[in-house]
Amino acid sequence: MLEVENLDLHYGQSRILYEVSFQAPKGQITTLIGNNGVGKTSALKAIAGRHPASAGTITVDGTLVRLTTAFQAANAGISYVPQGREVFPMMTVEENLETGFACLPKADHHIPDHIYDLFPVLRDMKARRGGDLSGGQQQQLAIARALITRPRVLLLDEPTEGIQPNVIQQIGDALRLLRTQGEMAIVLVEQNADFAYALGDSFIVVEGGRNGPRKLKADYTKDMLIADLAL
Ligand SMILES: Nc1ncnc2c1ncn2[C@@H]1O[C@H](COP(=O)(O)OP(=O)(O)OP(=O)(O)O)[C@@H](O)[C@H]1O
Repeated sequence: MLEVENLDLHYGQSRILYEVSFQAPKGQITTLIGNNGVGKTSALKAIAGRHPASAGTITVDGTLVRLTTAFQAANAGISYVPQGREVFPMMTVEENLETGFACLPKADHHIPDHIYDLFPVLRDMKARRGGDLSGGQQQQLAIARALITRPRVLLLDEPTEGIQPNVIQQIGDALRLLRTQGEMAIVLVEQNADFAYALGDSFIVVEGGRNGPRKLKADYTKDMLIADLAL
């Protein structure tokens, strides 16, 4: 379970987040939605240790985590799949995956089969440079790389952006499988209404740097989601 409480964030003098609070239970996909620029990516960055929060607390499975670097977040069990993927273009697929080893004990410095089973195309393209993969393949690589550290919290920022429909389907299937396995809380930021609604178990609307209440799927229609995406 990820618990975020009263998160504030600034870029210089500009305040972006105002007491953002939400919970993301293990074995569920918690979806943050809202219009461009409302602060969804900033919230993920703070949770991922990519940008310091100005105030607030982040708790993973009951343990308060202090985050000022991405390495600390990874050690606290938080993995982040950034918008734009950030695959290392000159490194092979295998080398990209191996970058996740930094926070694992030496005995675990191997790529588990289940990672390649989740995204078989990566097994076939192990030796290919990251920069030579298609956008969809890069997105699968970015998710696979985030899973190498065996996270308890997986943060995904717009994983379907610019991706063709058949790969979106594969990414959706992979996330459903991870949800079923129940070992991590998944937080999804998504502008694709179909994908967000199909995958989300609960929805948190972010508006002007503030978040509203958590809405369960049973109380939330796709039309409501489409309206909230525009807020
Ligand atoms: N590094 C930065 N320095 C200054 N301002 C920033 C920085 N990154 C984002 N912002 C601003 O912070 C606000 C929130 O941006 P953020 O990317 O978190 O929103 P978002 O909801 O994820 O939007 P999008 O869907 O477009 O990614 C925006 O006004 C944006 O211009």
